[in-house]
Amino acid sequence: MKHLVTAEQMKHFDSYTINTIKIPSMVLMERASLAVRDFILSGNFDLTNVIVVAGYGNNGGDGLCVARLLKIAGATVRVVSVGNSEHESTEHAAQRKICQYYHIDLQTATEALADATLIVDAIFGIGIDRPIAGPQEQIINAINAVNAKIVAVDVPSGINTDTGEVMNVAVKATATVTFAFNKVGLTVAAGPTYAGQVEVAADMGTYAVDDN
Ligand SMILES: NC(=O)C1=CN([C@@H]2O[C@H](COP(=O)(O)OP(=O)(O)OC[C@H]3O[C@@H](n4cnc5c(N)ncnc54)[C@H](O)[C@@H]3O)[C@@H](O)[C@H]2O)[C@@H](O)CC1
Ligand SMILES: [K+]
Repeated sequence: MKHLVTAEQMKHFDSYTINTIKIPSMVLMERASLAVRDFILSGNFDLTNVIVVAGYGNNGGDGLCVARLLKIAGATVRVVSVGNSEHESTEHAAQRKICQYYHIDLQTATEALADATLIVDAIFGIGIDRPIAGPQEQIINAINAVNAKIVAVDVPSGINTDTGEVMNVAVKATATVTFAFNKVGLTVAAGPTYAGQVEVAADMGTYAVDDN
């Protein structure tokens, strides 16, 4: 299926899958993260020092899940958290607790970025709704300054899901693994340049296009 969707349409599909089909949100998150893991493990990436940069929403929750899956696969993984922890999503909180079990620390210091061999960008996904400023702006500039490959989770953080515009700053990814359907914003304006190679993880098995 070759649908291009907006953020609103994707949220609708997620909501339909979770609330009507009754597939739990954490199951969707695990499947999305497995797709990112598989893309990374099958690609030409150096896994000796992976840094996952994660926000506190569900894109960040995906990031924590990817961190766990890569660690289980044998990679050395650290997580750098950015944003306001008071706005943590339910799924992020669950992933954070799972990370504790797997001895994956969530740090806020950004120095680790300098030595990264691969950066996984999980700051913002389709939930971005305003220009980026403050700590997220700083860390995105720091990510773009590192000489490492970058895999973006769902959407490069800072790219508008609908228009492809840069919301002040954006992560310039080597590749983007986007979930269920490609996003309009990855195909227009600055989107393609910032997304790099776009991998649509379409075979999620959990999404459905309803008739609404
Ligand atoms: N169950 C689900 O809903 C699923 C969600 N998934 C992931 O979840 C992502 C969407 O998650 P969320 O809706 O939590 O949103 P995000 O994680 O993209 O963003 C988190 C929150 O940040 C805030 N925000 C937006 N722009 C900001 C800015 N410029 N500065 C500071 N804060 C800002 C918003 O309140 C937003 O909800 C998807 O892109 C995908 O990666 C996947 O795990 C698949 C399943
Ligand atoms: K992202």
